[in-house]
Amino acid sequence: MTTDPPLKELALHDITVRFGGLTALDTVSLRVAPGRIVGVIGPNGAGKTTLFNVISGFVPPTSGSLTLDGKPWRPRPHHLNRLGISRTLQGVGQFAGMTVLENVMVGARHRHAESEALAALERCGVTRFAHEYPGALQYAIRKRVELARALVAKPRILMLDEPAGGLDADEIRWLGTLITEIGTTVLLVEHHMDLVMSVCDEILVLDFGKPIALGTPSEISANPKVTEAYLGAAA
Ligand SMILES: Nc1ncnc2c1ncn2[C@@H]1O[C@H](COP(=O)(O)OP(=O)(O)OP(=O)(O)O)[C@@H](O)[C@H]1O
Repeated sequence: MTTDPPLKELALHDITVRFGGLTALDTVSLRVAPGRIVGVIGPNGAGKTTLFNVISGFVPPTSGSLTLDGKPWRPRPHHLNRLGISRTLQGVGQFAGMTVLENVMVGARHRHAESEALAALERCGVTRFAHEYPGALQYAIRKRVELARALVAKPRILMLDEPAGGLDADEIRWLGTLITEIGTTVLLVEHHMDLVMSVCDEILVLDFGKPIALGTPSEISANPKVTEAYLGAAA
């Protein structure tokens, strides 16, 4: 059992990330309140993954700061699980030599977490694959296993990096239901607009690293700056 205190707030304050001459994030601020589903969208190269990498501790900000529950916070990848933060990766990054169940147990916060792993597999509707190896499974099943791996630790914050990528309409519908029913704080980077618009409470839009809009799905879809950013990218 995890006994995390409930999340109060995750906040980014004026985060800038530069890679040499390229500004991947440009003074981005965001407050994530408990239980909210917050989407991060933007055209290719807008900085969405970099934002996730900052929160995960893989990329240190060039300037700006983060706070977790009101306290200054310097994220480190190997501390995330302990703090109740889980992240799925784009695509599926499972260990080929381990069964599905063993892969999900890797995400747990303590040893002997088989019953929790089975519960996470059940939640994701893939219990019947528990003793198979990921390489033998369809992509959509492996995506569900990746979700189970992130859920097994009962995270306070679940970071989903393009969870709908490569999935068909039925799978995306299932995913949308899971995200809204899971009852935890979710950060969602996603290109699939229908999913983003249907599940998110609020959405941050990035364009060339700059935050160009933050609002509810209806505010975002009515914002001309957002349309312009996407049309500009498509042109
Ligand atoms: N480690 C790095 N070194 C140099 N440049 C990087 C690095 N990581 C990202 N970038 C650059 O930073 C910018 C933002 O990249 P990022 O991957 O965060 O965008 P994204 O919005 O996630 O894009 P996509 O939707 O294509 O995944 C891009 O121009 C990218 O090439």
